[in-house]
Amino acid sequence: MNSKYNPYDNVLSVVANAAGILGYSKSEYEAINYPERELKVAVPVKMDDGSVQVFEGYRIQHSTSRGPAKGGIRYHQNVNLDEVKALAAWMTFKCAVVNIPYGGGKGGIVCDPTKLSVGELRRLTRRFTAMIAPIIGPDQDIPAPDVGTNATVMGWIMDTYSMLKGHCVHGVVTGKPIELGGALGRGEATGRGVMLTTLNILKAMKQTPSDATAAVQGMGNVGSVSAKLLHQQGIRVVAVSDVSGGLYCADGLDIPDIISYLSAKRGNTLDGYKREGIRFITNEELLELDVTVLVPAALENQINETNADKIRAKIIVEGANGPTTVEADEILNKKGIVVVPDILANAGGVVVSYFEWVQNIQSVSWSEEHVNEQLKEIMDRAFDSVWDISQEKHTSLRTGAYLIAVKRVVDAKNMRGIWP
Ligand SMILES: NC(=O)C1=CN([C@@H]2O[C@H](COP(=O)(O)OP(=O)(O)OC[C@H]3O[C@@H](n4cnc5c(N)ncnc54)[C@H](O)[C@@H]3O)[C@@H](O)[C@H]2O)C=CC1
Ligand SMILES: O=C(O)CCC(=O)C(=O)O
Repeated sequence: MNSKYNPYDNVLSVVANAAGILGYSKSEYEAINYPERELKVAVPVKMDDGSVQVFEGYRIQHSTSRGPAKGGIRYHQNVNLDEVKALAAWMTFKCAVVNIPYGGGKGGIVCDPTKLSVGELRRLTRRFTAMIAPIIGPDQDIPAPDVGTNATVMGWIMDTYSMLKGHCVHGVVTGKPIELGGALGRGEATGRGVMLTTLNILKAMKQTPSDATAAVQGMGNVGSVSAKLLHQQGIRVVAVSDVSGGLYCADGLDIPDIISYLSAKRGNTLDGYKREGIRFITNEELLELDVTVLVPAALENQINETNADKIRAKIIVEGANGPTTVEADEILNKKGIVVVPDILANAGGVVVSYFEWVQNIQSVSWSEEHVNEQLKEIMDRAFDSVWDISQEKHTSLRTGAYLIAVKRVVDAKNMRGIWP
């Protein structure tokens, strides 16, 4: 994270803007400016060399007004309280905009998972799970993967929680391995949602996928699947990047080949990929390419007041959470660049997590085809509602999404009578 920007201030500013348009007085929405519960833990781990290292971890529940808290767990060296608070709040508004019965939560551990052995990661995850166990559970708060975590980590969480309870609790976490009750389709769900959203925005703007080009920042879970599925839809993906830098080819990159390279390479990074006609570019250059669609799918604050003016994409589909700062958003709006906000564009992951939880608590299993059909239905409906309100109120898509989400969260809070 770029430490110059506080992502939680970003959340507060966007919420205040939507609440103002909705005509709420400060006291009517004040409560949603504060996370309901913040848990900070110090996690001691026996390292492979016999020493003990203590890691700082968080689980934050921003809101449970519309249902249990829901959201991922991040392992990254830059994790901090304000980042996790922002990520938790974005989950609240994301679940509200796609209208699934959850509030929002998020967790994180300050660590660099690429520098830990599998054994260290497993011990860290198990101890962290035990320390947050009092506040998680299928009816309370359901974690899932985020940056630096994956299905294997979710499996360890499920096992640790189940051992503490004395019975198998599949529904405590989503994004698990299929063998442990994971949903078919969850692994690709966020990228699939990004692809569906991209098709929706192109259609709304009367553009054809085969005439469109795309650049994707981040080649992890979200970025790589987004790139793969956009490529499959006939969109020319001209650039991709990750923490090691980027690749560019004006004629379009061979995305399946890049993904095979990444999965075979130790550390899963793009550096060292050499093919004819491909040029290496920096992450900064990627963001400033003249493409139809830019998909930032790495970390927060990538598009900020220092580079917003140089962005040449016509459309930004936010695969990452919080990739655009408030200042940059204003600049992009003035330039006429259409931004499909994170809480809508990357909601595919949590939607399929919801399907996983539903299957777990009912002990049923759905086919991947059914999962993908239901996902499309929810993503299309959410897109249409955001598009329509933005057209009606003459706002950006981000403001439109927050008008829907903030109203749903505030209404739920009021109906429950949490405040007078
Ligand atoms: N995994 C999920 O289901 C969901 C993830 N997200 C969001 O999507 C974003 C990416 O998450 P994942 O793909 O899960 O993480 P990941 O850990 O699988 O991948 C992260 C990617 O970003 C790259 N990266 C890291 N720092 C970078 C930098 N400074 N510049 C360029 N690339 C950089 C990494 O090399 C890697 O390719 C995050 O903002 C996350 O919160 C949002 C919804 C769901
Ligand atoms: O699948 C989930 O529950 C949440 C995924 C997530 O952390 C996110 O959407 O940012």
